[in-house]
Amino acid sequence: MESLISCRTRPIFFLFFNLYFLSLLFTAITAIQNPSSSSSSIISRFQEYLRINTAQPNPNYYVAADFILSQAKSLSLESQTIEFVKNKPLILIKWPGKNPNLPSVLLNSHTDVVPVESQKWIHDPFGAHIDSQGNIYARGSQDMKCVGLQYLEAIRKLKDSGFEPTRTIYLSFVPDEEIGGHDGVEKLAESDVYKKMNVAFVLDEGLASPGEKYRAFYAERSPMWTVIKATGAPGHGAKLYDNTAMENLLKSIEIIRRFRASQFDMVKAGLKAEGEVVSVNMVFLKAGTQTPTGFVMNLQPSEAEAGFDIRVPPTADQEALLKRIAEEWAPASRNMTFEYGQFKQKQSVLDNFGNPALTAADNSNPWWVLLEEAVRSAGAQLEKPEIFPASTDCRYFRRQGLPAIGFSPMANTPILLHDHNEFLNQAEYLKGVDIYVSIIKAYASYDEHAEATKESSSRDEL
Ligand SMILES: CSCC[C@H](NC(C)=O)C(=O)O
Ligand SMILES: [Zn+2]
Ligand SMILES: [Zn+2]
Repeated sequence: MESLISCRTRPIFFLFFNLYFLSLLFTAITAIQNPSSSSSSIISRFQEYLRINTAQPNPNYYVAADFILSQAKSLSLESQTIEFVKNKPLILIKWPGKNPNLPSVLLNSHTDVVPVESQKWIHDPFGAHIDSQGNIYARGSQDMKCVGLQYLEAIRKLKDSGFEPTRTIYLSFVPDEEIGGHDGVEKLAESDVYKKMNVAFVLDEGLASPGEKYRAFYAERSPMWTVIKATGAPGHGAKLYDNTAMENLLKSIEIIRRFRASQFDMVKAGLKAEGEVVSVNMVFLKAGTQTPTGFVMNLQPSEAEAGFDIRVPPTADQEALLKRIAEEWAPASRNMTFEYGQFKQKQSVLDNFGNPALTAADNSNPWWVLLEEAVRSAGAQLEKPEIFPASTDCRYFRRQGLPAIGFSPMANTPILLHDHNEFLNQAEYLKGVDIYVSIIKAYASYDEHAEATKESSSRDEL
């Protein structure tokens, strides 16, 4: 010890040692006084939420609702359960601000998760197992039960510290995001309840970031789930002839693959970000004549179809894409037809058309500035804002003309939403809670009228 610490550095060493010791003591005292705020309790509650199987198509919504309501109760927050659609509860939680005239901020999260192939996971997808590295394995650990509960944990910490919001903060826990949000946020955003909430800004889900910085999303691509169908002449499996359904479909698939490659090449070359190109992925192929003993091998079928998950950035020429589908990907001249799943009508396909699909992510938007500052003051940083490559409930709020940002504080984390072995490290989860403490504090304290008065009086002084 003597040789490691010189006489000059010894006082500094002991100062740091004492400070470290005091901080440990403080943490221990806080945990004893309020055990519910300890890291292990925060992680246990996350595990509890993850263990509720809310996978589509049969989510245990009521079990999740009971859990969320119990959390709200433990925080003495006002809550209500709304069923815009029977058996699809939406939980609305309110943390009232001291100034009810100020518009509120809404923190949204969905309670459903996508289905799993359990046998392909290394841990039970609804077990919330924590491995030796602290990774918590569960469906929903990234998408997006983490965010929903982090909001609540951040409020717990703020309340424990005695903080009181100036502006009202709402939390919504909504059903059915993974299947389009029609019976969830879409109904909420059109409701009277929502109008009365007087929301000025929405935070919703983002994506994990493999790097150090968090990602934030100011817009998203529109889903255009398209099925193309080919018909053709049936015939003997040994015969070579033109205009079979399979041949017609394959020609389209080749054309679509070329288009896909042209878009992907721009991303690979670093010319465009993932959210700035049109993505097209074939997600199913259906053809052949089936009997109870299997497919018939010596018969060329008269019908064949393929499904594509297409995502269109708000900046893309959507009319041109629709024309391309009709004229090149599924032309009537090649006995092809097409249909849009998810969004049946043409107008809905273009749901970003004419709507404020992009939220300003610059100094013109105080909510963006507050987010950046809050993340920075919590010791972290944001990447350049991006277009979300998939879809979120944000689109329903943006459609109402509201600014909405997608943000899930998960840095140093592989992107595993909808993948096998989805996990989130517990240290990252805890860090995310502190990030929300900073964000919620900033949003709940922001008073644009007071800011304007401050500005005008400082101008007067000049
Ligand atoms: C179109 S509704 C489905 C929503 C889902 N959201 C995410 C984030 O995966 C998706 O983009 O597929
Ligand atoms: Zn999600
Ligand atoms: Zn999802």
